[in-house]
Amino acid sequence: MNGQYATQLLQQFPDVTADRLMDLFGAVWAYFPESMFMVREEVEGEFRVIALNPAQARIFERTVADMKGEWLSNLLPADTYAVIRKHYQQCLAAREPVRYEEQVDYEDAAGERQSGVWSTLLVPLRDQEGRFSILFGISQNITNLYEAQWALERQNQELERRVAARTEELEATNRRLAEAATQDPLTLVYNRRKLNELGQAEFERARRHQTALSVIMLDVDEFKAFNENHGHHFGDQVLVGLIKDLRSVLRKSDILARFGGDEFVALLPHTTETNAYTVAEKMRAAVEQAGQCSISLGLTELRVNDASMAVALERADGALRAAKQQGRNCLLIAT
Ligand SMILES: Nc1nc2c(ncn2[C@@H]2O[C@H](COP(=O)(O)OP(=O)(O)OP(=O)(O)O)[C@@H](O)[C@H]2O)c(=O)[nH]1
Repeated sequence: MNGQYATQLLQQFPDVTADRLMDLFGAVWAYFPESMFMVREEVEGEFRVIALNPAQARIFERTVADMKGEWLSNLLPADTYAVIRKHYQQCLAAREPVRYEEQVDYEDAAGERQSGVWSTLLVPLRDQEGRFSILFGISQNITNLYEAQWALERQNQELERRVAARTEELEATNRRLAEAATQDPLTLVYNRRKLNELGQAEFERARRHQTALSVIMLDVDEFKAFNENHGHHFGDQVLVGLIKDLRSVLRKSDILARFGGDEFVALLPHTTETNAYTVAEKMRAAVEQAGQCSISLGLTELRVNDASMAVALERADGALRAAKQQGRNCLLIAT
């Protein structure tokens, strides 16, 4: 015992004799439920067990007598011993108590490798020669604490994974809902509601920046006959094919929408009537070339006096009707 600690202990218990205190320490040593031990560094870096309490022996499923005097390297697997030894040497070098938590593996009586997490307090003590070579240690098994923490972490990770998956699902649903709210389900072009919204925005942009904006309205010629002669499904496929042909002509920045039935609208930002005419004619020719159906088209450019997009749309619709009257499969510019 280091005199310094004994003096402190006696001061704590002024009415108790040194003898009784030794008794008290003996009782603690024998009954304390956590491991207590003393080891000595006998060869540089090699520690021998010089004392251990019954709680420590129980962990190894051996007796105190059996373990006393044993080299630590014989009690612990090499990798565990390497870690523990480092703490021991650091404590002796520092000459002051240290605490650490470490996963410790050991072999039980049956030679089975066991594992646990231990919180250890080491106190360095001087030997007879006054050299710090002895360590007194108390180790508490905190494996359950760690396992609870690991379980909690695993639970949290699982929870986070589920939340992420659910969020992804919700986002996908939201995307589908947003698309459904703006898209025509058959042709996948914008629906009329979205056309109104985008049309208004383009109208305002064209006004503010005084740029051209053209409107093309088109309708499949005698579409009713497709349904009547080949069925509704065939009619649907004609519309899907038509959109493919129209898209092949339009730019990405152009807006294509279903106005209703077999009637579609293309808004061409930054495009004059003359240029839009070329585009519309290409649309008509592409559809004709595909050979499934033909289309009639009405075209107009946004005018200074147009109070809203609806006015331009109505004018394009008038031109479309006139194109129908002229015999279909043709294109007219609104007057
Ligand atoms: N298959 C199919 N038919 C549709 C759809 N929407 C509207 N129709 C049909 O399209 C036809 C539109 O006919 P109209 O535009 O009035 O006339 P049309 O036969 O095209 O003749 P014109 O326009 O005068 O050349 C109607 O018979 C509608 O029932 C659809 O989504 N799928």
